[in-house]
Amino acid sequence: MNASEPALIRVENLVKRFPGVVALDDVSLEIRAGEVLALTGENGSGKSTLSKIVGGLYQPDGGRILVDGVERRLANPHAALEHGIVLISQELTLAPTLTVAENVLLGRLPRRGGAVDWPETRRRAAEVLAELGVHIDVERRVDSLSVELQQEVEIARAISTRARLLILDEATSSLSEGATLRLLDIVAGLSARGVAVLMITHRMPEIYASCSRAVVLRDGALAGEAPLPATAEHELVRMMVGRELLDYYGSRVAAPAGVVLEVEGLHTADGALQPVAFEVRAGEVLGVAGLVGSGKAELAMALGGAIPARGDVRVGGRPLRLGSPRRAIAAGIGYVPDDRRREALLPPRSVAENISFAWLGTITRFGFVRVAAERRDVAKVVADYGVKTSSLDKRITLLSGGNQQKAILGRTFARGCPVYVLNEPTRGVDVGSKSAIYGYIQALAEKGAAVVLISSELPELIGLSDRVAVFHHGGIRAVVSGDDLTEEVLGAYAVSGTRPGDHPSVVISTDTPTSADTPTSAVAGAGRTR
Ligand SMILES: Nc1ncnc2c1ncn2[C@@H]1O[C@H](COP(=O)(O)OP(=O)(O)OP(=O)(O)O)[C@@H](O)[C@H]1O
Repeated sequence: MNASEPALIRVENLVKRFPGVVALDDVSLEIRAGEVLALTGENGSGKSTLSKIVGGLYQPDGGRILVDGVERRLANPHAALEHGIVLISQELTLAPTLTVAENVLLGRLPRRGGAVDWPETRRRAAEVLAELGVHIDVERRVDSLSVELQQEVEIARAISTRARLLILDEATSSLSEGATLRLLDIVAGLSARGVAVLMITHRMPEIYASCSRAVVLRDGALAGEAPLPATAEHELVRMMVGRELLDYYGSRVAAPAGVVLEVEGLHTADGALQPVAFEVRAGEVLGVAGLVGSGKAELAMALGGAIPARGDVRVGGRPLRLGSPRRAIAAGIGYVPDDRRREALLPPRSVAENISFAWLGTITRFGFVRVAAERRDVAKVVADYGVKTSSLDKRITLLSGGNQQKAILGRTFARGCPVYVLNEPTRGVDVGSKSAIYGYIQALAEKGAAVVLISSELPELIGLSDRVAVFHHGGIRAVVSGDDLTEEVLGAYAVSGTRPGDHPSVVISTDTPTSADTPTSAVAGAGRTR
């Protein structure tokens, strides 16, 4: 496009204040037609706030927005849509009880003779989905679809409005690997058709795969702008974090001691998790890899007591009665779920209450919570784990997503448990905080905890784990350690359940489950120095 033409969207000197915090402080940037722009920066740096202003959800306290060079007031999402701006945030906005077709064309259903033209509705919806390469029955109710398909329906709806700017706020953070690749393909296709995409993400590979430029925010202000892929990753990271990130995964002298967590025949009745067996020693990190639907999420939930499960689990030699989060906590399992909004937060409560409720019982004395001690301990978690909040009394849902995650991790880590089960602990967390969290995990193991780390990020598993159990179709297919801990080996097992080549030190489970009664053995491999 002609560089002298006005940008599709230009924001000038945007300011947004919330009580106790300046979320945006004089931010200006522009987005051109067909451009895929990354908006990145630390947790709480103002990315979602900026996207909500451009999407018409928030009004700025200062500054202005120009569309095609003309100043516009985007009073609400509808006004933004009229200018071709669509925001897809992490909270999906579909009507769950309506069909896919109705959702795609919501508010714009084609009519004939006064009545809705259903055949035309279905035809048009199917056409838009096909454009995106998505093949689903348009007559299905949306609440019967996976989160991934729901998100694709939401994008189809955006496309069908002929969006000119699509804003994706951490859209890939809860998607499977396949769905992420599909979404990035969709983004490339949209860009080729002249649609601009603003991608908010913490994931470097996605930034480099899809974007031609990155804009970095820090503490609500513009920290820099970088052409891509020309800018090296470490430079971009320095722009985000304000310093060089060395020793990204941290280190620990591996000295695994006695077995702390024993698991045998653990499974769920629906077969999503088939009987698995493994042990984790004090001071050891057992990584768990696998695709979405491989059973790794069910393993985490079963150990955390979040779903009913059967089998033998022992913590420090004592049997754990499964199926209750309370009993899991009492047994000494520090569980961090991946779906923080649903499973880990008390949404209407404050940061302080959300942090301290995990400790009730440890700081309750003579039947009441010791308020001063609680405040002191909460403040320490907030400081130690870098939770950015203007007040301990702020409602937790008003914190940025990554800071909610840090609060949950901090409250769990501070409990000093013998066993930790961490499911996607760095999801939605910025690169600097990720590195800090890796340090905390190493420290937990060094202090003698047995850690089960479930993650979809292979580099993270490789960087932290002594061994990695790879799940496929509900069971453990291999336990990988030593020099075989590579993305290639882990990826091959995760995708096909089979070994990629001749890897002698890869231990393949000998008793792959054939029925619900056959445990998959995964007890193998020694720890190592990392
Ligand atoms: N509705 C709100 N009320 C009060 N404070 C808010 C509100 N929305 C955002 N904030 C605050 O504004 C700041 C910026 O938050 P924002 O969600 O924009 O960050 P972010 O860069 O998107 O972070 P993350 O990467 O964690 O998603 C944070 O300090 C946050 O607590």
